[in-house]
Amino acid sequence: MAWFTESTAQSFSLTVLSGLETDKLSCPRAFFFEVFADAAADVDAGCAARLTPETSSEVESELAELVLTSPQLVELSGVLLALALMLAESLIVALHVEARTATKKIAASSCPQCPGRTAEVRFQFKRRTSLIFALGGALRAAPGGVGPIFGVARRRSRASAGVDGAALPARELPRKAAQKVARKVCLRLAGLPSALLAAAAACGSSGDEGGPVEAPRLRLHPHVMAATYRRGAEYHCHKDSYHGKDNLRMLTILLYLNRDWRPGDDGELRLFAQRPGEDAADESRFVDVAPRCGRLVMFRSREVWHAVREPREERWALTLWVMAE
Ligand SMILES: O=C(O)CCC(=O)C(=O)O
Ligand SMILES: [Fe+2]
Repeated sequence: MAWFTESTAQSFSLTVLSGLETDKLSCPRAFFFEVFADAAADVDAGCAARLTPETSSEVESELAELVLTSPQLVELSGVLLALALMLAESLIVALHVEARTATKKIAASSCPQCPGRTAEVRFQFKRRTSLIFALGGALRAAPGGVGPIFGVARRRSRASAGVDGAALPARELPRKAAQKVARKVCLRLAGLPSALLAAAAACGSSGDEGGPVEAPRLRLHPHVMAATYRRGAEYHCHKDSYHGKDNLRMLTILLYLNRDWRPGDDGELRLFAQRPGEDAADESRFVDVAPRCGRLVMFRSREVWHAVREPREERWALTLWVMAE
């Protein structure tokens, strides 16, 4: 957890690249957000929004400080920024550390701060397999959602790339550790639904920022997925949703947690160009996004072909999907 504390700033800039442009590829549907101050160095800012999160608790008040400067950001900012703010707090990393130190354990506990809500953590590490665990429930934008629910699935190994993860059986986690995590999670996420509504309202009234928020019927996927890939694991070229027919994912939001990532560690997210006039990737044209700690990437789930390159070291990412009809 120490490393995260270091990179948490009271005030940090959120850098937004309005589209991803390289000599290889122009991908106007993908955006980078550098959530942590120390991760912003190599990003060429297209435009920037300044965030000054208070140490005070309320996600709402943090969002009130936000200045939005990009129409693209406005379109989807409520969900995204709430997520970024949450992730800039220690809870997710606490979870991360918890997961790393636990072995074949699972936790189920109720959160004392959120009566009636239950958190459940399922966890298992396996060599050459990656882990997904998820938190959700409180992330549901609908009021009265249930508490966080954690689930786990086996991640694709190279051999089985392309096969969806299968759920693993539940086990027991140490109760104390789980309670600690659950409390933090519940506290931070409890304010999210109203924060999203406030952000959406603020976006809609901001006048010259691109008009009303698009896709007003956005829904948050009830889980944030945390996935780790290790050597031997990769994810082949795919889209997260095919025309919204297989699932309702509309926007993919990724946040990477790999503080020590260096060029050569591989494990990049690879975003492909699309073949003109075809619903297919041009695998010879791509741009690689390093999974650096604090880097938040978002793209349209139904439009962007992408893959995960095999990493040399353990690689962690969080994913939130925004759904739409
Ligand atoms: O972790 C990443 O960079 C992307 C993962 C991904 O594409 C997926 O889970 O669908
Ligand atoms: Fe994906």
